[in-house]
Amino acid sequence: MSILLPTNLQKCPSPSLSPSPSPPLLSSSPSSAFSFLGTRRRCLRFVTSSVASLQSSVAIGSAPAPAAVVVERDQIRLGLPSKGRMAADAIDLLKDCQLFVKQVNPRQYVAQIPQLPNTEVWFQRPKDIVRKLLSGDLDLGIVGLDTLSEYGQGDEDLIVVHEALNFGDCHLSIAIPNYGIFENINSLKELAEMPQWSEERPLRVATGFTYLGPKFMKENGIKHVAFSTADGALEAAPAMGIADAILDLVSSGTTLKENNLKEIEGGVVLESQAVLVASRRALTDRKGALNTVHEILERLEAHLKADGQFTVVANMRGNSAEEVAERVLSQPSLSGLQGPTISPVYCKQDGQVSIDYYAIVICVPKKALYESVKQLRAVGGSGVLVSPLTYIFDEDTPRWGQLLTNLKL
Ligand SMILES: Nc1ncnc2c1ncn2[C@@H]1O[C@H](COP(=O)(O)OP(=O)(O)OP(=O)(O)O)[C@@H](O)[C@H]1O
Ligand SMILES: O=P(O)(O)OC[C@H]1O[C@H](OP(=O)(O)OP(=O)(O)O)[C@H](O)[C@@H]1O
Ligand SMILES: [Mg+2]
Repeated sequence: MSILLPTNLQKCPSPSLSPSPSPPLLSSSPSSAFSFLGTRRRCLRFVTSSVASLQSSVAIGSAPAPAAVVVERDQIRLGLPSKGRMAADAIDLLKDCQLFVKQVNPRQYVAQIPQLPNTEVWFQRPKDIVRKLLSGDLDLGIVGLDTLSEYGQGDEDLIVVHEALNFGDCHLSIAIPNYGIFENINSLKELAEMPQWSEERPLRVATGFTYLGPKFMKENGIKHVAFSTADGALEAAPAMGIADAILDLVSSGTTLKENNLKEIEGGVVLESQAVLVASRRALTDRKGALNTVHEILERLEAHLKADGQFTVVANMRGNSAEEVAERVLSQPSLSGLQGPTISPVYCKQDGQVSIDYYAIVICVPKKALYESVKQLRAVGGSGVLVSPLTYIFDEDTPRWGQLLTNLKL
């Protein structure tokens, strides 16, 4: 069943927020991690009006939910997707950063990361991670930007700490049938200008994104539009006559193609991938939260920066390190991160130590590997060794600086 929402509805229907911290989910959970769940619970203060407005949006046809509270606790809480396509990738990413999530079994919703002793992991559905960040029940989370934007609704308490975790890539896009009255419609402008749409008979769009959808249409000046919502298989809606268009996530494009739908120019609402998000209140008010986010961020940046690079080592004949450096730097793809590292190779011949070769070490973007190898050979490089890079720890972590600025620290 779909719910028809008025065009101007800016909020999404969703289950009520939990007004207070949830009780322990498992009685067998390690006691050390749950000391906060005992009698030391204490309400600190009510949260901001944006949460209240989110609650008012969810309370369609029911009493408004009570305001959420922030509770004092010792552990920092990181929310990870409990299931679905983001779950395994989030854990794998942390593992690649040497942060090992210890989950006893897939139905256990709490876990620990031994490398971050003051932090516990809570597995939740992605949309609930966002809701719980807003309600103060989580401090950090990994979710898709689409979910964050839809359920976070631009709330200033939500800070994107790392915006490109390199998985969960997709985009939120409008799609229409590639047949019938839409056959020659290829842009949002053309779609909006079709004579078929009026106040009485608006363009009907099926979507799960009932906040971002109306917002996008409004921003693009599209007036005669009505949204309906469903939980999945939206691509069937046009053929079933339920909707004229859909607004849904696309990655490979296969589902659209298989259902005779097409994307249109100007119809992309959002480019999305997994992000690390934090609650501003948690970072400023909760002891240890900033340290935890710093450590996670350093590891993420070092890993993700290295992930796109190879280390390339080659030998090069030359009279001096400077002369070799000049040759290497004459090639556009060989400058490395800061410049090539060049070291003498000491050879022993007839009892004499001589330097005829220099070893050069550079980091090369994976995409540019072959081009770089060709350039190295062109300036006399031989014996080229290529190995993957695991981490690049820079002098500083750029996103950490940005975070501190954002927090006015
Ligand atoms: N092709 C895709 N379709 C949908 N989501 C994708 C796709 N590619 C990447 N994603 C990411 O995965 C997330 C969806 O994951 P998943 O389907 O497991 O969760 P969900 O649909 O939000 O949860 P649930 O099905 O429990 O309501 C999206 O929010 C998006 O960030
Ligand atoms: O571009 P593609 O690679 O084909 O992926 C897009 C499809 O994947 C998602 O559906 P999902 O598999 O989550 O099923 P659902 O729509 O029933 O939730 C999304 O809602 C699209 O339908
Ligand atoms: Mg899904």
